[in-house]
Amino acid sequence: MTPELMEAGAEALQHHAELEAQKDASGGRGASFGRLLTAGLPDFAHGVALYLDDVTVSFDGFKALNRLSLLINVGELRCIIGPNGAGKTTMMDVITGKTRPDEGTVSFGQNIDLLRLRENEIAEIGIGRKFQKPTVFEPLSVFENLELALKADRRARASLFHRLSGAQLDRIAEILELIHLLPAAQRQAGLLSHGQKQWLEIGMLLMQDPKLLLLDEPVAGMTDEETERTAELFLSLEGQHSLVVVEHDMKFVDQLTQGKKKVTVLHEGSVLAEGLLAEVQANEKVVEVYLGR
Ligand SMILES: Nc1ncnc2c1ncn2[C@@H]1O[C@H](COP(=O)(O)OP(=O)(O)OP(=O)(O)O)[C@@H](O)[C@H]1O
Repeated sequence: MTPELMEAGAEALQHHAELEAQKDASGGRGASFGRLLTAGLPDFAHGVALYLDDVTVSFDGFKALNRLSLLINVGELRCIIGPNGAGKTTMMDVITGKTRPDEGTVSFGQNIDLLRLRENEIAEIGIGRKFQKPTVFEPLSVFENLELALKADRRARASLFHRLSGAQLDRIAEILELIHLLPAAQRQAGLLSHGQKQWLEIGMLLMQDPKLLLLDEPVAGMTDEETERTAELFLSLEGQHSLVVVEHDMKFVDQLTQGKKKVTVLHEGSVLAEGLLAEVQANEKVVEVYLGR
C-alpha cells in the first residue's frame, strides 16, 4: 500500500466510523492534498522502465545489496528469485525510497533519479508496491476499497468526498472484472478469502495506474486455482505495465514466464544468473545456492 493510500484509508475509516453523517464534509480537506508533483513525469521513450546500476546497501558493514545492476523494460514482466537473504526485499525498499543505498544509481524512465525522491513522490510518479501480506481496509466493501484507492490518487484527490464521475465508475467496474471480484463488489473486504484480498490490493494499486508494479510473493498462501488466476491476471497486465515479481513458487514463475521470459536470480545482493527459468534451474551456481537445497 502506498503512503497516500494509508493516509486516505485512515481518513476513510474514520469517516466510515462516523457513519454517513458528514456526507458533504469536504470543507478544507482538499487544501492539504494540494502539493504539486515535484518530480516531473518519467520519460519512457527509450523503452527502459527501471534501471539500477551498481547499487550497494550496507547494514553495519554487511552488504545486503552488493553492486546490484538490473534493467527492466517498459511493459516487461520480470520474475526475481533467490534464496532467503538474497536482497530481494532490500532491492524493493531501494526502488520505493524506503532504504537509501550507499552507492549506485536508480532511475525510472530515462530521466527520473529515484534517489532524489521521497517514498510518497515515488508512488506518485507511478511505482506501486504490493507487500506480501494483503493490506486492505477490512470494514469497507470491495467497491469502497477501490473507490478509496482512486481518490488517494492526487490527481483525483480534490474530490475526496464527492460523487464519482461516470468514467471513474467505469474504471472501478473494469478493475473489478479484471481482479475477478465483480460479483463481490458489495462484500465487506474482511470477509474475502486470502487470495481475493490479494487481488483486491492489486486492484487498488491498479486504480492508481502505476507504470511499474513491484509484487512481493503475491501468491504465498494462495490455493492452486487462485495462483493460476493470479498468473492470468499478471499476464494480462504485461505490456501495459512493467511488473517485477519476487517469488519463491517456481510453478508460478513458470506460469508467468511461459518458457520465454527472462528470470533474474539474486544471491548475496547481486545478480547470480539471468535467463530462461529452465536455463537458470540448470545453472550449477544457482543449483548450489538455491534451487538444489
Ligand atoms: N535493516 C536491516 N539491518 C540489518 N540487516 C538487514 C536489514 N535488512 C535486511 N538485512 C539483511 O540483509 C540481507 C538481505 O535481506 P532481504 O530481506 O533483502 O533478503 P530477501 O532476499 O528479501 O530474503 P527473503 O526471501 O527471506 O525475504 C539479509 O541477510 C538480512 O538479514
